[in-house]
Amino acid sequence: MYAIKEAFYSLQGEGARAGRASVFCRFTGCNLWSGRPQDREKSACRFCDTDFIGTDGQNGGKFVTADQLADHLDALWPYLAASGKRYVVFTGGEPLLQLDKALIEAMHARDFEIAVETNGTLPAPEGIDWICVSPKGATTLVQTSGHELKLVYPQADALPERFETLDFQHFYLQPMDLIPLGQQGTTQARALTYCLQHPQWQLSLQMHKIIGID
Ligand SMILES: C[S@@+](CC[C@H](N)C(=O)[O-])C[C@H]1O[C@@H](n2cnc3c(N)ncnc32)[C@H](O)[C@@H]1O
Ligand SMILES: Nc1nc2[nH]cc(C(=O)O)c2c(=O)[nH]1
Ligand code: SF4
Ligand SMILES: [Mg+2]
Repeated sequence: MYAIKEAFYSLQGEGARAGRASVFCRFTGCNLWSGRPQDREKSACRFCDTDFIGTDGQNGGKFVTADQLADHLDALWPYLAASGKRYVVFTGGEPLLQLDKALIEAMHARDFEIAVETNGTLPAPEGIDWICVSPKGATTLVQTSGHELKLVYPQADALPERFETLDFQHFYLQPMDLIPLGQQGTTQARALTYCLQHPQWQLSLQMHKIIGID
């Protein structure tokens, strides 16, 4: 059984694949925060910008088998978008609590390339085509390799230096949004400064928020 908060077709807004047409599948639930506001300050991850509770979002629901969920996601790829490789981004919540071999095979069978957005505290199953790890605070990183490492910045307990020698092709800093409200300008300026001084790191702005899409 898979629990899905929402699923939608949009452009990837973050990181190395920003701008790419993608079906997003947002799994319900996370291992670093309950999703309830009253639990935020005592959680391992305290700055989440996402509602991942329940299955009540657009195209959300519970799916008994991998094939049922894969058919549901397949139907979100527009019929007319014939050219280019189809692409699904599994996110959440924490997708590695639910993404398994059966679902990976079901999406590959439907000719999708598969990406995941993970906090890196759980091992990724075999077969994912693009792994984006986004480390959180003092948590222990289990998934120490992948395609991009995208660090929300700044985090006092997760400095970029801790991650710069890990086995990734791309290193991104993404300015922290929302917390505390109204200080996004500050986090953008700090991330920009860090990237200018440490060219291994590139800036990732959340493009979907700037242009107002999902
Ligand atoms: C909502 S998370 C879901 C996937 C997974 N749980 C994770 O944390 O990577 C998706 C992406 O948004 C980033 N993110 C979450 N809250 C953010 C915030 N307030 N500002 C900027 N990026 C944020 C995460 O670091 C992650 O890269
Ligand atoms: N457009 C768009 N791009 C995204 N990249 C990562 C997202 C996420 O929430 O994981 C996300 C999202 O929610 N929307
Ligand atoms: S790990 Fe990801 S989904 Fe979980 S609370 Fe943090 S940002 Fe949100
Ligand atoms: Mg998001």
